[in-house]
Amino acid sequence: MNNTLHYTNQQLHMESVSLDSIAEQVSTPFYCYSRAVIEQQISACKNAFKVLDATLHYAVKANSNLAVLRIMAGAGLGADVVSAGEMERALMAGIAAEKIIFSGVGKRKAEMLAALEAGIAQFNLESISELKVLMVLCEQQKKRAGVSVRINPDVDGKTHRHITTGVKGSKFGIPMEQLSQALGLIAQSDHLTLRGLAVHIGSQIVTTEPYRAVCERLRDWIIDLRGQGHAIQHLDLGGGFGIDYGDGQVLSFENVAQVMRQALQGVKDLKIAIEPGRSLVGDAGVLVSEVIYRKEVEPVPFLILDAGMNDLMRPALYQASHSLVPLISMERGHETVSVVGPICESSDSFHKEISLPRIEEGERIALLQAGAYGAVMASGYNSRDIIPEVLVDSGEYALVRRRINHRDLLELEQVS
Ligand SMILES: Cc1ncc(COP(=O)(O)O)c(C=O)c1O
Ligand SMILES: N[C@@H](CCCC[NH3+])C(=O)O
Repeated sequence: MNNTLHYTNQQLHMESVSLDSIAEQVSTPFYCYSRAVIEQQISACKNAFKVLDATLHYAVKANSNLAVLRIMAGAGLGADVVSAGEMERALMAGIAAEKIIFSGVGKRKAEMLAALEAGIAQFNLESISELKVLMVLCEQQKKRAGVSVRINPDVDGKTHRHITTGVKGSKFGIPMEQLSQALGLIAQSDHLTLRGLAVHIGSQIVTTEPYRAVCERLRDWIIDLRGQGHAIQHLDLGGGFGIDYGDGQVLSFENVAQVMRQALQGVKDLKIAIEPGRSLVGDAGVLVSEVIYRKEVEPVPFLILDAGMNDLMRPALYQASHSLVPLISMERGHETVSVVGPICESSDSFHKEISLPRIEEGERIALLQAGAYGAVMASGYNSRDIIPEVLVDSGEYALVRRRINHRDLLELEQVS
């Protein structure tokens, strides 16, 4: 459990706020985040990466709630965005354009134009085609853009196959064979300023080895490229630092920063950037849900929640496991149950045959580690509401996104 979660009078609290009392107000299911945990993670990350003198660019995709982005802005972080929508949110939250990096394999012209207009720091280019489009847009707009080439380093992040991004054959980054063509085009352009290289090898990486491997390769490539006259001044190492989903596997900021520093030793005058997402917000969030039914069947009963895969997609998509705790803690006997959602999909399952204290119908539970890739990936599948988000801050809670009622969505379909 994150360190602001605790039982007081047998009720689960985030700081001094009982999650049951929030549930009475906003009704389940809902996401609840702790500002204190986000701030702790930010400072742990900042401290660890001092050894690299790195700048931090929060990966907005992990949790793009404006309240969360404002915390990032307040702590002085920049942002890594993958759409004009994320950029707009980051700017609205007060993150300066000069601290924004635009990543992604499919940036549209209109999005690049918006980013040029805003004056962001850097485009991480992911294909030769995209590079050429940006070049033309800059010429037309008479603007200069800072660019880094995101390369595909062919390093396996050793994570779930759906979230590994740095291996050969992955759609991300420019393959090494095309790097000199990309750098040549940038060098010829009067509108693109080369900043350096970028990588991001995947997400929920729990060992330092892939980072060592990628940094060692980068060290050699940078020395080589500089020798050829390319002014590589920036290196963006991406994010991907894994958190503990209850199995004890986690990557510490210190360990990964030290490994990167060692592997990059000897490369002078290099400005390092990192793009952490999950590691800053994952542990700060819980998803609170009610057990609607107990279905007493063999071999084990089902607990049917009012939260489903449309609210938290990670278990269905990546067979991910989120720790589950009851909101009321009493001395109760344990039983083996399966915990599922109400959606008409067999993959709408949170836990298969786990041992839990007996939980009755109408009682509530919390799924932990839900601050990253939770609310942002929610949908209205099965014509359900998109659930609210709440932020606990200094012993108070505030609704930071209201429920999007399925009728709100229905209204959007009344177009002639
Ligand atoms: C380019 C880029 N940077 C940063 C991140 C953040 O990753 P994580 O949330 O695993 O730290 C991602 C997502 O995997 C990404 O695609
Ligand atoms: N959505 C994924 C992470 C993807 C990271 C983005 N490249 C997850 O929940 O684990």
